[in-house]
Amino acid sequence: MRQWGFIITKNTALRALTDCQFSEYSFEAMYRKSIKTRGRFESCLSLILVSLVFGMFAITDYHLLGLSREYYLLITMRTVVVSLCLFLAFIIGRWGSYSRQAWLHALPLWILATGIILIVPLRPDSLFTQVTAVVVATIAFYLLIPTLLTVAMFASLYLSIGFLVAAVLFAEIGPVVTLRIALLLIMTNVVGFCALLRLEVLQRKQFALLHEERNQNRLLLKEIAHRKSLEAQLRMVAERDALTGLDNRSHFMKRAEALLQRSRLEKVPFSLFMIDVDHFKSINDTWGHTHGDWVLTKIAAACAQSLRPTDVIGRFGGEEFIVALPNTGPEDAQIVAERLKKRVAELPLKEGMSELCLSVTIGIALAHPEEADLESLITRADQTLYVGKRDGRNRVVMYRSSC
Ligand SMILES: Nc1nc2c(ncn2[C@@H]2O[C@H](COP(=O)(O)OP(=O)(O)OP(=O)(O)O)[C@@H](O)[C@H]2O)c(=O)[nH]1
Repeated sequence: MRQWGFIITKNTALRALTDCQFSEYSFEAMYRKSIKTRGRFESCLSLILVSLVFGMFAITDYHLLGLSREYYLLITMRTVVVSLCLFLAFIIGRWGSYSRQAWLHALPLWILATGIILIVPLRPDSLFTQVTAVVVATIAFYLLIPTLLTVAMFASLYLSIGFLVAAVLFAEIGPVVTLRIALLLIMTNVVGFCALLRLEVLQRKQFALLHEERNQNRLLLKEIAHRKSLEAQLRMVAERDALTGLDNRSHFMKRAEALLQRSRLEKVPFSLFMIDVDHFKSINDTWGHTHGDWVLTKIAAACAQSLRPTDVIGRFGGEEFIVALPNTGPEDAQIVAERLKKRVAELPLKEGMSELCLSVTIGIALAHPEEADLESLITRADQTLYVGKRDGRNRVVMYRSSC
């Protein structure tokens, strides 16, 4: 097989074109599918056009032959050819696709070629007009009617050879004239073949490049999605506590700071809890660190679920949690803290931990009306927590200046 091979790009489109088609069948099928609708429409339209032109030549038949037997034969032949071509144009327009029905695209060309050849015995005197018609028809086969290169080539060769044979047999031309017509038809076929070959190669090259570009875009989108997910993971690592999934200390500080400033501007109350698990060391010592970790995650989840979406909770360190509650005055803060304490006490525990009485101590500090310093608020909540621990643990303590 002859190779019209060339390399387009390095990746997917790196395919050789064999006989002006992609050597990979699936890629060729994809290309043909992409031009299916346009190909059908153009084939249908050009076949209608070519058949009508072929039919119109009945006028010259009349001028040349009058109402003779040959004229009626020609009219009949033209009618048959035009009808068949129009019928096939309709079929191609509805169902014709290059990929599966190449023969369907070849058929009208062979019918037209037969029609043109049959004119010679019926109108041998007008041979030179017919030579021009054969040249034009050959070019039309290659360039006007969209079809595969091989289909156009075989139909054109059939037309040229058939016409030449008919001319020798019925127009009784001499060897010199035969040679001149043969050379003219060879030239026409070569020009038509090369032009269609170039067109097909260019179209496939364009398709391959487009395909490659689409692939690159798809890869790019995949890469963007991958990077976004990496970014989200990085953000997670930077902002979250690995054990409990709550905000880590530094991220909590950022968010709480913003909430405090906003509460100050809006002149609404702002509360802060410091929550510490009681006797956590003995939990670790009795059941081990794995159980201790499990208890911490359960407490974290229970606290997070008991808060409003506007509240912010973080792990402050070790077995200590911190909560910022915007728009929360002393009474509400007390209620929320008591609720948290109760939920922790009611947490279902692992098998073998039944004797554990889980409890937390919560220290509450309220921001002063103009307070902008989160650190001093945390210090006050911490001092209050210490008072709660000192007074026996498992309690909620509100900051008083006497603490
Ligand atoms: N399992 C586990 N233990 C932790 C973690 N972080 C800190 N701890 C332990 O928590 C314990 C805290 O002990 P302490 O500070 O003495 O406090 P406590 O035992 O809870 O006593 P009180 O707070 O006074 O009630 C220490 O033994 C730490 O090692 C953690 O992420 N996982």
